[in-house]
Amino acid sequence: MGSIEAPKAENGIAHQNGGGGGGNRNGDGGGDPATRKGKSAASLESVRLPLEVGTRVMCRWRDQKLHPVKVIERRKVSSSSGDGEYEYYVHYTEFNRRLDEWVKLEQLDLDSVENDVDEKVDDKATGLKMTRNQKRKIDEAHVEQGHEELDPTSLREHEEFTKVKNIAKIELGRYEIDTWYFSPFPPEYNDCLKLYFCEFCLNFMKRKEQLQRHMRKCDLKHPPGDEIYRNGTLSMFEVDGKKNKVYGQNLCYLAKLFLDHKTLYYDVDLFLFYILCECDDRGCHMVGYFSKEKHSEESYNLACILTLPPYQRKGYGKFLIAFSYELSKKEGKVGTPERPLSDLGLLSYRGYWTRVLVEILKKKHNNNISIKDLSDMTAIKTDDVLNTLQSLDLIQYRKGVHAICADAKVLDRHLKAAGRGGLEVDVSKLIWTPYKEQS
Ligand SMILES: CC(=O)SCCNC(=O)CCNC(=O)[C@H](O)C(C)(C)COP(=O)(O)OP(=O)(O)OC[C@H]1O[C@@H](n2cnc3c(N)ncnc32)[C@H](O)[C@@H]1OP(=O)(O)O
Repeated sequence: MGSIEAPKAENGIAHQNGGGGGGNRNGDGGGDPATRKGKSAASLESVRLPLEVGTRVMCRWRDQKLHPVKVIERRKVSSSSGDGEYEYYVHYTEFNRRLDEWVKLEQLDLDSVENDVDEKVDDKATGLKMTRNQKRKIDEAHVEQGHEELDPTSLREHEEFTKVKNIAKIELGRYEIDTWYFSPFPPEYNDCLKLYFCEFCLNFMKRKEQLQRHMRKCDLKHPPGDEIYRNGTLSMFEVDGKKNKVYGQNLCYLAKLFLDHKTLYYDVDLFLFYILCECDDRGCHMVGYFSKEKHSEESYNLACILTLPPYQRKGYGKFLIAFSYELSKKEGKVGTPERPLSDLGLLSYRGYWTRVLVEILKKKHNNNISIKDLSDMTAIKTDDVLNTLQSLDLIQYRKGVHAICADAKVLDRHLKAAGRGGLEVDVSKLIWTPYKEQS
């Protein structure tokens, strides 16, 4: 079962510009194979085929509407006529990179191939006149969230190196999952469209028969670590990257398929991995995880977080976030997630922070509580407390100090907007002591 979310204008993940169309669907590949009259009669331009990398054009997406794309890569495919036809790897400029895909020529509206003319246009948001290219850069920067903390050079390098997804699908347990991003698997795996993972030890293989043979021999029925939490059918395992190096590395390869701007750490020794599982009589099946540095100078209490796509939007992400703060409370520290946050990471954290903080404020009717108090009670770093309350407009700056001010109705409104609470962490079921280096 594949799983990928559709863009939604209202949630900040992706925006549709309302255009949705423009020009006729006119990409049947007929006519002169090398050039094609595709522009409006007025422009009398011809479109050269194959399209160049970098071309901007409208593309028919799975919602059957046309959306603007940029051609990132092209490849020859064999066709019935024997002519080399091309497929194009496109980036939908209004959507996150996880929706990049290979498309056929007929999905592209050749009438919409753009000229290089950089005419002046009005930007409705700012009221400024700017060139089309300038406006596009601004629009794309707004849509591509999670990039803010990368400088332009790093961002370009990152995008060049990871521009085309190498593995299209994986099989893991009972799911077949469409991948989202490039992951730097060893080169010998780069020519396989699908990889087969053992859901327990996370070894990956190129062929189904290899996996079947492996499953007959693999002794593991849960992640290779200590079970530190069990509540009904939900379990959390702590895996030390130093003691289980191969598992840690396999997990990083797997996770990178769904995480864009995260460095893949080969040095897994420095990390603990917290694996969330749903358990039944066949074993403990991984649902998601987060990693955590054993020692963090920046008070990070979480490095990477992932809920596998078939399990997303069921409250597991908020469970993992809440769990990371429960560990921080046991350590007697405050924590914050490593940056940059992805678009979905940011949404999940914002929802969690809002819910936790507003619920406390609702109980403290006299509002006599400081940012520091809130941070101490929740283990949420003061910067994150302050930013969250500021974004909710609950902070006033008076005589050099921040004061929290909110009435019950406003708090109720924020709580409602923060979404569902997620699965509860029952702290009484957590059996854990903070990591200590063994000499
Ligand atoms: C520090 C870092 O690692 S940043 C990177 C974060 N990780 C990633 O981006 C990897 C890919 N994404 C994921 O694994 C997941 O989307 C996670 C971990 C971010 C969230 O996991 P989930 O299990 O889906 O979270 P959960 O069900 O608790 O929902 C979290 C909230 O985030 C928001 N959200 C999550 N996914 C979506 C989505 N596709 N569309 C809109 N809102 C969404 C919602 O507000 C949701 O709450 P709601 O369902 O009550 O409305």
